Amino acid sequence: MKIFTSAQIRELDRYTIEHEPIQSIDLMERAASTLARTIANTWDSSVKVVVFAGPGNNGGDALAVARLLGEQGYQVAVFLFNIRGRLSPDCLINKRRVQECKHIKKFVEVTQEFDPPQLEKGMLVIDGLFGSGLNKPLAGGFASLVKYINASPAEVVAIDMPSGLMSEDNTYNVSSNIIRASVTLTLQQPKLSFLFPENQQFIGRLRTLDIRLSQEGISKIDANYTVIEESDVRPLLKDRNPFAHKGQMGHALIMAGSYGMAGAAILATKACLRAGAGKVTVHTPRKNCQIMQVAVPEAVLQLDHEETIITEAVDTENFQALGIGPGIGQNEATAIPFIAQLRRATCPIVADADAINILASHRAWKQQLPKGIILTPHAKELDRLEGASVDSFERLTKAHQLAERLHGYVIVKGRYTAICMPDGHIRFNSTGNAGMATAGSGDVLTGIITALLARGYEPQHACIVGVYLHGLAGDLAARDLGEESLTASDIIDYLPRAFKRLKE
Ligand SMILES: NC(=O)C1=CN([C@@H]2O[C@H](COP(=O)(O)OP(=O)(O)OC[C@H]3O[C@@H](n4cnc5c(N)ncnc54)[C@H](OP(=O)(O)O)[C@@H]3O)[C@@H](O)[C@H]2O)[C@@H](O)CC1
Ligand SMILES: Nc1ncnc2c1ncn2[C@@H]1O[C@H](COP(=O)(O)OP(=O)(O)O)[C@@H](O)[C@H]1O
Ligand SMILES: [K+]
Repeated sequence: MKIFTSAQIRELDRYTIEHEPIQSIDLMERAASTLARTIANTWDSSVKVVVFAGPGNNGGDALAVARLLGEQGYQVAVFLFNIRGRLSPDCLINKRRVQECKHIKKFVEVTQEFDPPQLEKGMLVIDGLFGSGLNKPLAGGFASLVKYINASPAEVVAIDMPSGLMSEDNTYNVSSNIIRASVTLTLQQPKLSFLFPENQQFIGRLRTLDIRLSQEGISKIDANYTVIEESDVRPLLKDRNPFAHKGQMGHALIMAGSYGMAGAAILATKACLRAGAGKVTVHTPRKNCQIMQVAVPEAVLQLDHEETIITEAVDTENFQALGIGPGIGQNEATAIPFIAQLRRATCPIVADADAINILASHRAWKQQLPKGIILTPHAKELDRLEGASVDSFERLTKAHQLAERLHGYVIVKGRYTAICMPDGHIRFNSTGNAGMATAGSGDVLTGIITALLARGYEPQHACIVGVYLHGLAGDLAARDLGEESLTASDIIDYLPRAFKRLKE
């Protein structure tokens, strides 16, 4: 699914109007009737409704919703904010329609002074002040109104977007001047800012309503952001040749673990085997020998000559992929061979966890990374690598600039893991759950992506399939086990079911 910017939403709106064809006022009515139907399905007509409408088309939507609810017997009070004496054409038409509607008993057009209505518990506020047309943070009277609504005990339904929230960049926005909705009914497609953790407080429960914007327009507009769906992943999966032998299924090298962190190596290695690699060799410190042999008998061990940390770079000619970093620590005696290893590797590489931390503390080495490298930082690791960010948008911008600079892939892990491609595209994962917020989940992802690379997946496909499978395995595990008790090992245990589901 594509995620459009507000400029692209306007383009799609125009495309639909021109090609369906449909009058813009009728498109607004279509959106409003979907909105009103959804509201009526959740709140019956005993709820008192207060509608706050702005001067643009978001306000137009809200006015039309007010009229439609009024016609269905809801008691609706409407406040239209027309401070500059200028309404969008469709907002103006809907203002007249509300004025003519005998079911709306209270309509106030605010042009200067505003005497706010009492908002009580059990009331429903419909926030139609601003949507995707907001072009600067709210201030002045609108900011005061937002604070007034947020302080009230009434429930708030936001139309399209919580007013005050920008579709993309909220870096310089003021959070107290943004509506905190309990439900957001967004039109056609979620907006980019909805994917960021810090904005969940504004959005509440998200419902995406299909208002039938042109499918042709959607496919024609080239979006920089997309959400990965099952239908994107299925065609990427490779078959296993019935005559295959293990030598053809990819030989992966995992360099992981230090003494006390053998678990990271075990998780990455197990996940790598479960994700379909033909053979997995693990390079790990000597002291991890016994535990590795017991925990993952299928893996071949290549022991470092040091007891407790990795201190060697090795040949990779016999391997089709290298996964490096989980649990390796940041000892300087590991860091030096680590960078040598990256320079020396002849196969695709996934670098995770301490590998990223080492790069963060040796800034100059970032210039020496091989093209096509896949980095898998979580937010904090990215901040260490690229400097602190004030919010997720800034962090995402830095990640995508890094991917472009490295000609590589930067996977920023989180609720909606973002894969930043070297060509500037960003793909968000849709699978996964809060049960996966548990130690070791990231090591599992490293193992999975390494396996896919070893199997011969193109790096961008290994990233897409890897993050999707990882989240899907977590979702299937959570369905059976619940989120609370989920462990990283459960994600590995459910990988077979995730594969099966995608291959069915
Ligand atoms: N997707 C679709 O196809 C469909 C979309 N639809 C709906 O259209 C909505 C988008 O409508 P929109 O473009 O008219 O913008 P909207 O959010 O109402 O705001 C624009 C107004 O706000 C003003 N303004 C801006 N910032 C401000 C500020 N900080 N403080 C004060 N004022 C500020 C701005 O003034 P300006 O700065 O331009 O002078 C202008 O007057 C979208 O969210 C959805 O609900 C549906 O109708 C059907 C199909
Ligand atoms: N709330 C969540 N929703 C979806 N996925 C999550 C959530 N929390 C964590 N994950 C996933 O779990 C993994 C955690 O990785 P990471 O933070 O590196 O953990 P660790 O370092 O403990 O292995 C990532 O792939 C992330 O996307
Ligand atoms: K709104």
